[in-house]
Amino acid sequence: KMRLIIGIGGVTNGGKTTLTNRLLKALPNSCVVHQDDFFKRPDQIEVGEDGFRQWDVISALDMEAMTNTVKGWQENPVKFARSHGVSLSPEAEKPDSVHILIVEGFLIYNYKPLLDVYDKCFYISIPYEECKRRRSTRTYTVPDPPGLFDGHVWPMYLKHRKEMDYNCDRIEYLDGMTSKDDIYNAAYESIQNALLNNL
Ligand SMILES: Nc1ncnc2c1ncn2[C@@H]1O[C@H](COP(=O)(O)OP(=O)(O)O)[C@@H](O)[C@H]1O
Ligand SMILES: O=C(O)c1ccc[n+]([C@@H]2O[C@H](COP(=O)([O-])O)[C@@H](O)[C@H]2O)c1
Repeated sequence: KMRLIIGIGGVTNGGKTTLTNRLLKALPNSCVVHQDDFFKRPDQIEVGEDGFRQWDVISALDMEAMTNTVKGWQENPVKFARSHGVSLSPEAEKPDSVHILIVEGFLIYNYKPLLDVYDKCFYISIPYEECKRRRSTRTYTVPDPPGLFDGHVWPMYLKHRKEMDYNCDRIEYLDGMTSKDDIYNAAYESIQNALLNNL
């Protein structure tokens, strides 16, 4: 079986989920792992010297559980799809069928054990002003307290982005300020090329 793991990383509200959902619709036998699903409970999140709960750090996430979920897909993508309610194409169980996993999240390139699993590494970024604007319209399971964006979210983004640029040299950057269609088309074309080169 041909298997492809696609990373969709990027800044908060950059458009990762939007792109991921479009790719899932377009790519047969594709499953997804959302990093957001691995946030620890609020009472397990450390409070920093700045008074903010430190959500935007790797230790706020159960990365072991996330890694095991990705491993589960690698071991048996058909079983993974079934247990996650993903309908498969009639060819899915043939030996030469293609299976795709999308791993989506804001810190997917800041955890060493996962870095090697990605066949493709996309990264969506948007500038500060737009990020702050989009974030202010969003409500998470725990709503942002006043000042969180400037006091925690953006500084942590800058720090992790530097770390990522240092640790990973295979990133394909997508401009989150372009249209949803443009972003999708750029990613889709790159994925098709990867599939062609592997088959
Ligand atoms: N290319 C785009 N142009 C304008 N707005 C976008 C674009 N992509 C996503 N958005 C909007 O930005 C917000 C965050 O998008 P989302 O996909 O949830 O981001 P993420 O998963 O990276 O946090 C949503 O309101 C979404 O509709
Ligand atoms: O999903 C949650 O439970 C949750 C709880 C608190 C905060 N978050 C925020 O989720 C952000 C990452 O998700 P996203 O979709 O914006 O990339 C990150 O910036 C966190 O501050 C998310």
